Amino acid sequence: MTPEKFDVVILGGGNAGIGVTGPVRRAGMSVAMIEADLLGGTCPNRGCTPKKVLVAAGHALHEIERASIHHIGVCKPKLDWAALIDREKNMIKDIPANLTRAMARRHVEVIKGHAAFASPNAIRVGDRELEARHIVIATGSKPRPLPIPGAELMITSDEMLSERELPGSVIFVGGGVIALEFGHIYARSGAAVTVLEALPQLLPAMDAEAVARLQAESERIGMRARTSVSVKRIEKANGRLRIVFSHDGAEHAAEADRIVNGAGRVANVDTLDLAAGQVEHANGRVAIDRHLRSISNPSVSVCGDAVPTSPQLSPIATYEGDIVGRNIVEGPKYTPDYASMATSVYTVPPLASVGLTETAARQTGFAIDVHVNDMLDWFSAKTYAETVAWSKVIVDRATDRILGAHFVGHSGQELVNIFGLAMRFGITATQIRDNVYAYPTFSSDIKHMLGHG
Ligand SMILES: Cc1cc2nc3c(=O)[nH]c(=O)nc-3n(C[C@H](O)[C@H](O)[C@H](O)COP(=O)(O)OP(=O)(O)OC[C@H]3O[C@@H](n4cnc5c(N)ncnc54)[C@H](O)[C@@H]3O)c2cc1C
Ligand SMILES: NC(=O)c1ccc[n+]([C@@H]2O[C@H](COP(=O)([O-])OP(=O)(O)OC[C@H]3O[C@@H](n4cnc5c(N)ncnc54)[C@H](O)[C@@H]3O)[C@@H](O)[C@H]2O)c1
Repeated sequence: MTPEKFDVVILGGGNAGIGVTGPVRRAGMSVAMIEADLLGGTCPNRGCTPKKVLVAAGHALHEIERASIHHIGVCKPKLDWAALIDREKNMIKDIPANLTRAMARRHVEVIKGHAAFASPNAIRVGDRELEARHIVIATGSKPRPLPIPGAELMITSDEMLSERELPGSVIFVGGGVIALEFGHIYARSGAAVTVLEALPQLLPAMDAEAVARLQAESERIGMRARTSVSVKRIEKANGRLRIVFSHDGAEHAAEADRIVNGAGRVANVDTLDLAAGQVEHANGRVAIDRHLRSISNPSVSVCGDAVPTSPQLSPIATYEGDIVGRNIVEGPKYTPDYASMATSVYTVPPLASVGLTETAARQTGFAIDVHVNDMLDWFSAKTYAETVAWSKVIVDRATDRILGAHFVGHSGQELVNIFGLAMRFGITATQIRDNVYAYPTFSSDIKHMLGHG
């Protein structure tokens, strides 16, 4: 077999892989992208975008729940789950074809198939071998395999986004982002939802006080959460599923129609034959330097969810892809900086966050001012009859810089971007407070969030 030659071969056509193509194509390099499944990867096909369609329905149910406060009489809402799933699928159906056209316009050769290393500078896909000066691993992540009996009985977010029947009851193993987001959708749609988390806190990476607010709201809509559990096994039980776990020193069992693996996602690199590529790795984690290059084979770079050390978020995948692309063109100059990356957990209402939690800020030894506000009595929250409206802004006393901002409700998923912008470009807390905001908006409350009466 005569190898075909490219400047860059990218494994995976998700946010990260597509992010690489911009800089390298602008530099005139020849590029092949190998994709085993749908172009676009997880975010548009099995993640953010379809999930948000379901979240939007949850939001509508939340508004209907409070209609009477606005003196609007409504009947009990009736959700047609199958039609909602059809709406979600319809929204995303054209994305892979649109991206195929976009890649063709960019002169990226997209090859369908499963890629694996043939040698340190060559990739095998089907009966083709591609030789490249630069190889990029952008193969994303997959649900963490759980070493418990009956783990194969669990479903994942893929099935939750596809099954046209609303389950009567759902148990999530893991109390992270997927469990909270889908748990809210299911609970608001009428399913009984239980979340079993191994650590003492749901959403362990998030600010503890923010999580407590969200947990209270989750319980208000009927969700049950248990933390510090150890799941032992899952088994079939009379057409349903039973999960056995220990909690508070005792063994418990619970039954549900569906049990979901919400225990995190791991880099999807185990079928790449990394050894053939001389790419050093351990426990599914590729060893990389600060420029996202393999330590043992610097002609190989990694970006997106396949990076074992950075948050698994779609904008971060695109950002890392762009950094890898620019490093390929200009040499190893760029390193990622995640400090001001905003994120939201799309519960209804959402938990939004950027920067350090209060605990992390205190651990770093900064002298900090922490502005915490329960805003339920504020005019904007009362106008919209919010059920939770809470903020925490952490400011470095020495520099007046924002170190972190956390919100539950109150359009936090939008406000968090203002704080991310401030952190990234060095806008101080005083400057954000002194800005003139359109009124009445949730943003105009920022002044008061920062202690300006
Ligand atoms: C249910 C869910 C909801 C999410 N919601 C959000 C959200 O709201 N906001 C947010 O920021 N993030 C969200 N995420 C995370 C986000 O989707 C990911 O961080 C992002 O898609 C990662 O992009 P990527 O390019 O690294 O990987 P992917 O998008 O997974 O792309 C990797 C691609 O590589 C392909 N591939 C894998 N192995 C091979 C191989 N050997 N050969 C060829 N191709 C291969 C795969 O088919 C895939 O298309 C969500 C994730 C999930 C699962
Ligand atoms: N809105 C968003 O941005 C969004 C939405 C969905 C998913 N995602 C991304 O997808 C990734 C995967 O989501 P996720 O919710 O699966 O992961 P996660 O990392 O958010 O949460 C996993 C949780 O499972 C717990 N856990 C692990 N093993 C367990 C076990 N054996 N028993 C009980 N609990 C266990 C962990 O302690 C953790 O709290 C996340 O990293 C996230 O970045 C992002």
